[in-house]
Amino acid sequence: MPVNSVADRQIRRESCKFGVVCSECAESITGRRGVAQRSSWFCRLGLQAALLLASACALAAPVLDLSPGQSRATLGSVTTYAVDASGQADAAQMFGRADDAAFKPVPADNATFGFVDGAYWFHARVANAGSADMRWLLVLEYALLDQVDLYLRHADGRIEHFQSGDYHPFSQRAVSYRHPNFWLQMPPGQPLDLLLRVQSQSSMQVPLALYTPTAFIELARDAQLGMGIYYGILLALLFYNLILFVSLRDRSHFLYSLHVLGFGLVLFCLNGFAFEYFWPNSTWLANAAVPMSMALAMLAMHLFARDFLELPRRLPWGNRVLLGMIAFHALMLAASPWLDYRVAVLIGTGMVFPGVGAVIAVAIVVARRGFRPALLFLLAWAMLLAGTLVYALVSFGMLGKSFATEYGMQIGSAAEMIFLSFALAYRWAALRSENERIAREANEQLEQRVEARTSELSTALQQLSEAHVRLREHSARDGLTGVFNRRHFDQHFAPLLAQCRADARPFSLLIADLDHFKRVNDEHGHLTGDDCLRCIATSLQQCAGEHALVARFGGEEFVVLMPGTDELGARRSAEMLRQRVAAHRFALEGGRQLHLTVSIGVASAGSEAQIAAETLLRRADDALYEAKRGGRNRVVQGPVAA
Ligand SMILES: Nc1nc2c(ncn2[C@@H]2O[C@H](COP(=O)(O)OP(=O)(O)OP(=O)(O)O)[C@@H](O)[C@H]2O)c(=O)[nH]1
Repeated sequence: MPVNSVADRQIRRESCKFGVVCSECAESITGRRGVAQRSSWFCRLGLQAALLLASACALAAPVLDLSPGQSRATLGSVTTYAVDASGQADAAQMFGRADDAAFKPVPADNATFGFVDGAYWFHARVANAGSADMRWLLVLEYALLDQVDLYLRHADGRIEHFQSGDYHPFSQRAVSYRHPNFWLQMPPGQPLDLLLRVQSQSSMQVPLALYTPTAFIELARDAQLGMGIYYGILLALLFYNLILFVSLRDRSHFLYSLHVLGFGLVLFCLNGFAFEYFWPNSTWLANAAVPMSMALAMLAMHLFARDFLELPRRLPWGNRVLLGMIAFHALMLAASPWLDYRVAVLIGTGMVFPGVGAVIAVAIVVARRGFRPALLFLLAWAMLLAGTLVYALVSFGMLGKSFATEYGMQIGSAAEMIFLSFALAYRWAALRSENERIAREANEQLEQRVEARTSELSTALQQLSEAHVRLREHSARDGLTGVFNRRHFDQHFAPLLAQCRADARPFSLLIADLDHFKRVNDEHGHLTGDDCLRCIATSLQQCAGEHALVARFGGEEFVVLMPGTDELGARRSAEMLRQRVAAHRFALEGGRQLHLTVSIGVASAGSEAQIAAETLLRRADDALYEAKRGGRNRVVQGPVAA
């Protein structure tokens, strides 16, 4: 039958002009029966396969013509499918059903069915519209498919069988590529029937695409570059924040690194890289790693959000919500290897929405309460959500495919990670300046307190010193008269005399004793006697001058030290005192008056005199004794030491 190639990817219906089975086709088919049967399983098909092939000519089937100038094509528009719920059907049966037009077109040219049981069979017919042999690569652009069986029925009835999917070691793939793929060798002008059996615990997504070797190299190069940039950003952020964690000892950087690692691992699994690079021979891990990495990513995301937003301190109820999520995902991480793959993936996927919702909700509340780093945190999440939205819009055909839209999720998540890293740095800077402010305020308060304490202390010290001075003064004074006491006199007499000698100045000493004072006490009482003593002390100070030292020597006896005063000056002062006392009338009760006299002995030393203090004192005492003996109320000058 002639093949009319109109344009690239033009679909036409190939039908036999005789309507059912033409003898020409039947001959051509049966004549080549059993030429190349790769699988021993197929040896049993025998004649049945040839008969099925014959009927293919009779029935109408969409064909995708591949012209020489074409480099890539998608098969969605010519793909039909049938569900084999038991998974027991064989290729012969399904070729038969396809030829009987019992297969249905895939919905919206998109072979996506979600999580389903049993096996799905897909049929497509392609034809080489050129004049030379063509070699195309069939790629199933979804990485997580478990078992993929491809049956190729050539125009000559030959049937080949190939296998792929992550139930088979990665090395079995036609091309070492993250998506299952098969080589198609197509002679010119002949149709080729593709029958695919797919069974998978993952989502049933079978987008079929064809690439010439050159186109595939270009695709792989561009995709690898894009992915390399993306994972490069993630790796750089991961190590950068790990280094920050080690140097700063800030737990948030570690949790952020865990978040990046978990998220990156999920995408690495979903993109098929984990199977390709990490565990190419472990068909178990190829599946189990998906729910495990999802649980790890969610766990790390909640741990990081809880720590970054300081929920225990800022939002206790939000903290409890996230702790619940953390416990749940930790449990899922531990249980995933033993759970049914589909159950684990469905739970993990289902928890993404409440998990992300909870994180965004608490971040909004914390931001509204004035925690500024939460705004950057929210912005980062907005990036991821925007990327996811773009990805969804592309999936639903509402946005055209471009690099930016097709890799929206990757761009959004990379932007999220970068913004989160900024947010961490911002938070760190905010924390540091907050700490500095607290430290500065604490220092200021401390300084103020120290200043206040210092001032209190210096006031206390001053008061203490004043008290000490007062105490010393007090201890030097006579309690009754207020003049210096005997101890003070004893301490200062010799030093004052020595100082005068050193300065070559004269020195005089008076001893004054009230006459018949006993009588005063006896007649007028001790209180009157005390008043008299106080009065005499005051007069002594007035008469002796400001440089003199007046002290009570004992009883009714007073001494006056007069540094710098010679015998004339001393005698004048003594006389003045004597006269003042003699002239004074002490007023008594009842209008009576008391008359007192005083006897004074004077001793002096010249400016050059070498006389001991005791000698001078004795001379003054002798002079006083003489004054008493001479009749009292008089001044007697003792011998002057020259
Ligand atoms: N009121 C009062 N009397 C004192 C104080 N100290 C000593 N006297 C008295 O002074 C008197 C001294 O007496 P006497 O030593 O006998 O000397 P006098 O009576 O003054 O006689 P002459 O010195 O010889 O003139 C005693 O009666 C003491 O009690 C005092 O602080 N207050």
